[in-house]
Amino acid sequence: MTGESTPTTGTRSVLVLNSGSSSLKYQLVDAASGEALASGIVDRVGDALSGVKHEVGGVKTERQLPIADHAAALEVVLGLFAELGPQLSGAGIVAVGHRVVHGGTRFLGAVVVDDAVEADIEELSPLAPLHNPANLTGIRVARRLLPDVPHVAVCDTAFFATLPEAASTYALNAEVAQAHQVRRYGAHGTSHRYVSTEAAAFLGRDLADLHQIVLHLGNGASASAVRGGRAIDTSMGLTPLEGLVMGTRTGDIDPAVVFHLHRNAGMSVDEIDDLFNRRSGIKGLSGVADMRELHALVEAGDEAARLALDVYLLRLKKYVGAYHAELGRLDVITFTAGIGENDDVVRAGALAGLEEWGIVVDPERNAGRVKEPTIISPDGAKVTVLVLPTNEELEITRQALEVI
Ligand SMILES: Nc1ncnc2c1ncn2[C@@H]1O[C@H](COP(=O)(O)OP(=O)(O)O)[C@@H](O)[C@H]1O
Ligand SMILES: CC(=O)OP(=O)(O)O
Ligand SMILES: [Mg+2]
Repeated sequence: MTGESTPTTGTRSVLVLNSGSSSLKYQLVDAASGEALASGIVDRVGDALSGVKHEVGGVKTERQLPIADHAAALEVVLGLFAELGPQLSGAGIVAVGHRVVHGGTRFLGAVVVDDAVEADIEELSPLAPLHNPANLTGIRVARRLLPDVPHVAVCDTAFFATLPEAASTYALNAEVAQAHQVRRYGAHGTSHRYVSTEAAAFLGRDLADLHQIVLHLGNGASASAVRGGRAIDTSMGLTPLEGLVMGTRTGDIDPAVVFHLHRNAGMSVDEIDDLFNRRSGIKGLSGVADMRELHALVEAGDEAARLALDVYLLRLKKYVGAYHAELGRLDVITFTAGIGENDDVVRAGALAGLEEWGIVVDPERNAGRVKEPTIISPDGAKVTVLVLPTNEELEITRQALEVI
């Protein structure tokens, strides 16, 4: 891959890199149509064996190999692109879009990356320890390999920059909070923005009138309440640790657990940070972080795995209830991301028992994996329950094209 930027075919495209905590996703997006010219994913990054899937022009490549971290994942991806050399240089890359999880109070919209922006993203790394370092690796490697095109950072936090103050403020001593910028920033905002907008379009409803809950359930997971296209609450906080139960993260937990483990179990703050972010959640309860593996254990009768799934579903239901209350009226609940799109057991389990509220999942409509927007509630239900595949890469493309 070279710093090629001159279109040879008239195509204009944006290369988007999306580093999640457990995966690296990428798309080469046609700027005019929004279609993916090439796309792929390296998942289970850091596990004994990672999966690599790459698709270009309908031709799919799949491999399994050990990939230690996001830098190694990016090398594999760029290697795949190199194999496609002529297509890539002919694709006329006009920008590289990068997902960045934490933009703090600095990045409220898409921004063209320069050294100062890189430094700011690095400085924000303690607020997204599983993500910003991987995002930065992607930016650094890609800027080196594609030096002649603008690189644009699009932050997860941006969609939540306009949260009402009551939702973004912790009941923490105000002086301390202000001095250290301790507030709720949210994350996955690029996905919540895309999904809530597309849900309205898919249903043929006016976004301005809709009261929505979006459940982004990937390895990281978050919920948001969106009224009239604006987020009014979200489950992630200062960092992507708060809220729902995740692959390896606790989500909500009494902060006094930190004091207890420090004072009475002799754990250092760094050890507790690692424990909460990397060794808890589904993994900490069951031994496996991946939802597919959790289901396999549950089916084999593993009690710890059953409990992990029950804790996961109960937390989800609590947020649905809380956001229903905040919104007053609820029109749409949308499931998205790896688990939300693929896991009918989680979708049905999270909303079970809410029939009195007009929230019903139709077992037939819900069955299986979903590749395109699908209504899974029965006709005429008070609340429309949707599954809608997220496309952070397309949203990043749109925003990148606006600023270059
Ligand atoms: N067919 C499936 N059934 C259930 N869960 C799935 C399926 N495919 C993927 N997942 C789950 O999706 C999660 C990863 O979601 P993803 O959105 O790719 O995560 P991230 O972007 O946070 O890395 C994993 O827990 C994985 O097990
Ligand atoms: C913010 C976050 O948790 O992202 P991901 O789900 O991609 O890990
Ligand atoms: Mg993700």
